[in-house]
Amino acid sequence: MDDALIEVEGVTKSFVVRRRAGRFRRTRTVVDAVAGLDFTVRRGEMVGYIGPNGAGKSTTIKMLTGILLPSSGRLRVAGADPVRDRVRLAQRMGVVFGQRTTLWWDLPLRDSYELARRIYRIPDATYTRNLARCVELLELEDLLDVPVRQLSLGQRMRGDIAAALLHEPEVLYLDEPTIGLDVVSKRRVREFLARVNAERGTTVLLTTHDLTDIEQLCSRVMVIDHGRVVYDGGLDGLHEQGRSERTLVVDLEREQPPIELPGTRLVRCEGTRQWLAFPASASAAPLVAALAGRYALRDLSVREPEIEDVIARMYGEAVVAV
Ligand SMILES: Nc1ncnc2c1ncn2[C@@H]1O[C@H](COP(=O)(O)OP(=O)(O)OP(=O)(O)O)[C@@H](O)[C@H]1O
Repeated sequence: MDDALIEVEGVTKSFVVRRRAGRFRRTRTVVDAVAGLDFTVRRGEMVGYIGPNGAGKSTTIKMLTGILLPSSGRLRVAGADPVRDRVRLAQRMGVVFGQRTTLWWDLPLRDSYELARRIYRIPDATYTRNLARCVELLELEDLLDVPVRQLSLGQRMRGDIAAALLHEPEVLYLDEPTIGLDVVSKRRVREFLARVNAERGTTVLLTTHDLTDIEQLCSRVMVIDHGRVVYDGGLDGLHEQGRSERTLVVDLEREQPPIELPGTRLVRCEGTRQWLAFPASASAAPLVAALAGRYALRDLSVREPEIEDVIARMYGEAVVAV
């Protein structure tokens, strides 16, 4: 593929785990964290990389960033080997690990950015332009002089994302960038990432447990399980494969018998609140209209399916598509 930026062919990664078993004995187990990965990401794509805990997502990102050496297979980013060409590739990629920060804990944000400027040898004009843009869009103005340890999780995350983008990388790896963030911070982060991708054509590989991240950002999603890609396609296809369901949470003015509404399935009924599941691919509008016509409602909301549920259903139905 001509415009391929990330190429992964038959990649495996095994870890040897030694454990003490009794006084003199030690057991040796091999964990296949990645067990034969094949995929390609084109320039400018924004791809969701999802899967259950322990599926191999972080291991993949560590190999793509050159932190870990694959046990076998071929891995290329912009035509280069991430481990051998690590220094050169560092200039072309940005990484954000949601659970860890790359910022200097005791220093103000501004100082971490200064360090990035020197490490990446970012030209003055580029640095000034990119910093101004990140500060504006991620609303960092009032935070620049605050030591990182005093920032909230959402502020710190925005700070981390800016740090990963100052040197204008071609590819951005995001490992759970919205984990633990409140709704407002999540929205800000998503809007920013969508913009970076649209304006600069930055290629993005995003791991997340939040389906809304994928829904709002990625036209393509890869599902990994037990170290292999088990689905690669659009989010719609994933919902179909997983026969996933959204849920209408209905708050009634008064307690009512269980609601029977064609196209929905009652999953819970507690006092004045009832939960109705319906296929994720169906529109909520006619259901909402029907409910509003029949009942006095206090509130109504639509809950998106959890990634874990979608994936679990996918396996439950024994449907595997690549
Ligand atoms: N350094 C290591 N030593 C031994 N086993 C490891 C190591 N790193 C990862 N593993 C194992 O490899 C498997 C894949 O781990 P990985 O962290 O890549 O999964 P993940 O999909 O990122 O999971 P999560 O969503 O929980 O972060 C897991 O079984 C994990 O325990």
